Amino acid sequence: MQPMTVADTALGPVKPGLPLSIFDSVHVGIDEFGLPVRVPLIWRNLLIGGEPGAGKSALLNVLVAYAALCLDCRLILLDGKQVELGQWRKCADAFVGPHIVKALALLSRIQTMMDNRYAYLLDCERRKITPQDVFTAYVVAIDEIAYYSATTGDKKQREEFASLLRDLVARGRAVGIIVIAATQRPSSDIIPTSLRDLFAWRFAGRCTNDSSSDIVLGHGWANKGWTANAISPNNPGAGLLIAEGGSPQLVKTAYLDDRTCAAIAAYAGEMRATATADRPRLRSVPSAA
Ligand SMILES: Nc1ncnc2c1ncn2[C@@H]1O[C@H](COP(=O)(O)OP(=O)(O)OP(=O)(O)O)[C@@H](O)[C@H]1O
Repeated sequence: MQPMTVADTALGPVKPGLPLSIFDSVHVGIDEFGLPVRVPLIWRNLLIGGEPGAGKSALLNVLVAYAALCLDCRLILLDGKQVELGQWRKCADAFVGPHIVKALALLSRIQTMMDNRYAYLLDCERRKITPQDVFTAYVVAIDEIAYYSATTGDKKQREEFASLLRDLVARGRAVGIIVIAATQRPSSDIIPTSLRDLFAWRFAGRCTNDSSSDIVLGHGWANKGWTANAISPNNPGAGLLIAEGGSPQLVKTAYLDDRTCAAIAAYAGEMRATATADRPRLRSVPSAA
C-alpha cells in the first residue's frame, strides 16, 4: 500500500505525492478570516488547556492523526481515560492508560533515549535532529496531565511524573521528542509558569476565568483583551493559539469525528506495520493499561 498523501487526508498541505512528514507544518484549523492555520511541531512542544468540553481532545486527535500518518515519526500515547487517544493505540509504540507505574516507566525510558540521542549528537558535533537523521521523531501525546501529576498514585509518583514531563518538555525538542499535552485544569499547580513557558505553542480553549486563560497563554494577555474566557461555551474547538514570542490568534480547530479517526488509524496502522516491520520499537511497556 502506498503511503497516504495530503489529497487522501485533507489534513494539511505538504509536498504533493509524498508521505506526510512531521517536519512539515500541521493544519490545525482556520483563523477568524477563514484562512488555514498551520503549526510546525518539530523542535517544539504544544500545550492545550481549557474547561471540560472545550475541544482539547479533538485538537489532540487532529495532531495525533497527522503524526500517525508520518512515517518519520513515532507515537507515544498517555491517556488516563483511554478512549480519547485509544483509537491510535495500534499506530503507537506505546499506549498507557490509567496506570501511573507504567506511565513513569515509559517516561523514564524516553528520558534515557533522549540522553542517548544527545550523546550521539554531541559525538557528531551537532545540535539537533534533521529530516534525514538516523533516528525518527517521537510525538508524546498526553491527554490530561493532571490525571498523572495530581490525581492518581501517591505524592512521590505524581511528583516524579511532573518532573519527568518537565525534563522531556525542556530538553526533548532538539532530539525530536515533541510533547503535546492537554489539561482541563489550567491552574498554577498543574501548569506552573516555568513549565508553561517551555511550550513553544499553547492553545487555550474556553476557560472558566481570565486567570486560567493566562495560565495557558501567558501572564498579562487577559488584561490586553485576549482571554479564552470570552469564547462561547457553545463553540467547542474555538480557542486562542499563541506561539512563543507571538500574540494570540483566534482559531477554530479542525475536527475529526470518531469514524474518521478510526479510518485514519486503521490506514496508518497498516502503513506503519509495513514500513516499520524491520525496525526496533519502544515496546517495553505493554500496550494496554
Ligand atoms: N473543532 C471542533 N468543531 C466542532 N465540534 C467540536 C470541535 N472540537 C470539539 N467539538 C465538539 O465538542 C465535544 C467536546 O470536545 P472534546 O472532547 O475535545 O472536549 P475536551 O475539552 O477534551 O473535554 P474533556 O476535558 O471533558 O475531555 C466533541 O465531542 C465535539 O462534539
